[in-house]
Amino acid sequence: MQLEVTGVSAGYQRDIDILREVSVIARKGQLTTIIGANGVGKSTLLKTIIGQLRPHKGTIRWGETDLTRHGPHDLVGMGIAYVAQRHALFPEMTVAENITMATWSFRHDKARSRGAADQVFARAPHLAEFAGKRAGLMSGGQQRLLQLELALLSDPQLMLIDEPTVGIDPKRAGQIYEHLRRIVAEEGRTILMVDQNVIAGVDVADYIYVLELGGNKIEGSRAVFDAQYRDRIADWLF
Ligand SMILES: Nc1ncnc2c1ncn2[C@@H]1O[C@H](COP(=O)(O)OP(=O)(O)OP(=O)(O)O)[C@@H](O)[C@H]1O
Repeated sequence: MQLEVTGVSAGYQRDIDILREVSVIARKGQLTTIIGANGVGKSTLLKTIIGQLRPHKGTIRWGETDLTRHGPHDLVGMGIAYVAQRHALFPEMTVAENITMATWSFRHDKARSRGAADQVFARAPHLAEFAGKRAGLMSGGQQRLLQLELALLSDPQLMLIDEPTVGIDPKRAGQIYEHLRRIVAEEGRTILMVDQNVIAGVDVADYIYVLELGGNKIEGSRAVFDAQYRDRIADWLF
């Protein structure tokens, strides 16, 4: 299945559109990155896809399902995980407790809930040493990795990720991007992410969209992007 956003206009106040007829496709089994200057509406687009904001124009389809008829609470059941930019972990709780909280949606499946910590620590082994420590004590990169792993516990087909490496040093950011590539290439999941880290966000992508003034500016596969647009990215964004 793929996610198709077609001609979507939306905003926070009546008559003030942040998104202006935006169209984006997250192709199955690919990593799609959306870039654009600060405040262009990247986070707003993700909030509209997950149903936190209602578009007043356009359609959002996940396969045959019209997502504009659903809200954020329906996502997990539809195979979609949303990784927000912040406020996603409980910093005062331990890593193990955060994992338990993330199993809430399948708490009645005891075997699966019990296996959640094993799954997280098998996939991201260096998080295991923090199991009994407060999540807020981990580095920004480790917290982001945990957040991604918690989202994966629901076994999503589609991950929507808001700024995977914001505030994270370049080395750890590189590890996060490698992790995202594995999620796509080895597990066959689909990722749609918005990113301010333009160079890395484009490098890791299969397909790229550039937004400007709340609308579509440029798009293309990475090969096309590299050949035609890479030198001009800085002009559009800064
Ligand atoms: N809850 C809100 N209420 C009103 N306006 C908002 C709200 N959230 C964002 N905006 C406005 O919408 C516009 C787009 O914001 P958005 O966060 O989507 O941009 P962005 O491209 O993700 O930028 P950034 O990378 O800086 O987060 C901005 O002008 C912002 O001030």
